[in-house]
Amino acid sequence: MTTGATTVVHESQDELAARTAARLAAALAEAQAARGTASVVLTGGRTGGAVLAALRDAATMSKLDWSTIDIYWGDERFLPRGDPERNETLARRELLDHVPVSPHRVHPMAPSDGEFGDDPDAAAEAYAVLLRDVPSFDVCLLGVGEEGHTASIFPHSPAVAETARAVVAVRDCPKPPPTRVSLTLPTIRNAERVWLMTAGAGKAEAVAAALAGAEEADLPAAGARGRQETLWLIDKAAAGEY
Ligand SMILES: O=C1O[C@H](COP(=O)(O)O)[C@@H](O)[C@H](O)[C@H]1O
Repeated sequence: MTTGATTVVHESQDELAARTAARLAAALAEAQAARGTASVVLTGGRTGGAVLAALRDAATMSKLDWSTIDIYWGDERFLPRGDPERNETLARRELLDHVPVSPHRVHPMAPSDGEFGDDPDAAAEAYAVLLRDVPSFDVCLLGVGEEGHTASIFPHSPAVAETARAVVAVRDCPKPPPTRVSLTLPTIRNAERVWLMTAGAGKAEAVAAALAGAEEADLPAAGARGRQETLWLIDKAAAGEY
C-alpha cells in the first residue's frame, strides 16, 4: 500500500522529464557533497528514457561529478548485449554515452549472451551478490505500466510475492519481452528515495489506484516506497486531469 507518498503533477511529459532531471541532479549532488559518492537506479520505458535525455541537458548537470556516481538498474529485459530493447542500451544511448561516468561504476544486469548464458536465474543471483555491498541507493527511479507493474514486477506474479531474494528472474511477462531480471520490492524499499515517474492518460487508472491504497499484489507500483521519500512524478494526463 502507498503511504506517505507525495505526488507532483507536471503540465506535460516534457516538463515532467525536465523537472525530474533537475531534481535528480540536485539529489545526486547533495549525496556527493555529503559522502563524496552517489548512487542511482535507472529504469527503462518512455518516461525513464525522457528523463535520462533531459538529464544530459539539465543546467544542474555541471554540478555533478559523474566519475563518482554508481549506476544500477531496477530491471532489465533479458536479451543480448546491445539489443535496442534492453534498458541498458536505452540508458547508454540517452545519457551514459554522453557523460564522463567511470565504467567500473556502471553496473548493468547481465545480457542473455553474457557470462551466465541464457540463464536469467544466474544473472539475477549475480546481481544480488553485487548488491550485497550496497547499503542503500540514494535514488531509485521507477516507471509504472498501465496495469501497475514497476521495474519488472507484474501483478500477481511470483516476483511481487518475493520477500527473501534481492533480485529475481521474471518469466512469462505479460509485456514483451517475456524474460527479464528485476529488483524485488524489499530491495526497492531499501532505497533512500523512490521516484515513480509516469505520463499519459493510459496510466491514470493505475496511478489513481496506487494512490488510493491498492494492494501491491494487484498493483506492484503501490508497494514501491523509499526510506526517506516516495514521490509520484506524473503529468496532468496521468493525474486524470484532461
Ligand atoms: O517494461 C518496462 O516498462 C516500464 C514502464 O515503461 P513505460 O514505457 O510505460 O514508461 C519500465 O519502467 C520498465 O523499466 C521497463 O522494463
